[in-house]
Amino acid sequence: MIALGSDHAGFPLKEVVRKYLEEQQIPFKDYGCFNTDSVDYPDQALKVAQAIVAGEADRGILICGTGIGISISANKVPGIRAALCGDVYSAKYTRLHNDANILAMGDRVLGEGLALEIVKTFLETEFEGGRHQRRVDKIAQIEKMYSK
Ligand SMILES: O=C(CO)[C@H](O)[C@H](O)[C@H](O)COP(=O)(O)O
Repeated sequence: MIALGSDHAGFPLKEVVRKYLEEQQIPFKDYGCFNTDSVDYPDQALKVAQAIVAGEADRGILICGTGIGISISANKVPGIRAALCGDVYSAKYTRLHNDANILAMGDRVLGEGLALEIVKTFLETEFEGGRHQRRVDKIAQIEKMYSK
């Protein structure tokens, strides 16, 4: 299950991604927003991040204008590894090496064709594990150092 979310700036690209997931018959839940009325990206990031840490979704896709604010916000939730990707290579390697569980993208940065290639790559690539698991575990240790 994919959790999908955006703010107002990311809404147009989210619609493109939503149609792609429907066409590919990839199960997803859309956490909004549902139009271009202004909303705050941390609220949208939190909905998708919570769905993942609660086990309701395996991975998430978050879109704002740049992808920056929404990825920063999602990464504040323990257990979330949100990767802002603007190219296919990064989308591939953030799955292979970082086991990223959220793909963040910028609607105002990417064209639709590239964005869908990034989505496809992110969803089709599995984590390599091995030495990368040790490093991902260290990310979780850092989270623990700063949690109450
Ligand atoms: O890119 C973003 C945050 O990093 C947001 O999507 C907004 O586009 C950005 O903050 C601008 O907000 P505005 O209200 O659309 O001017």
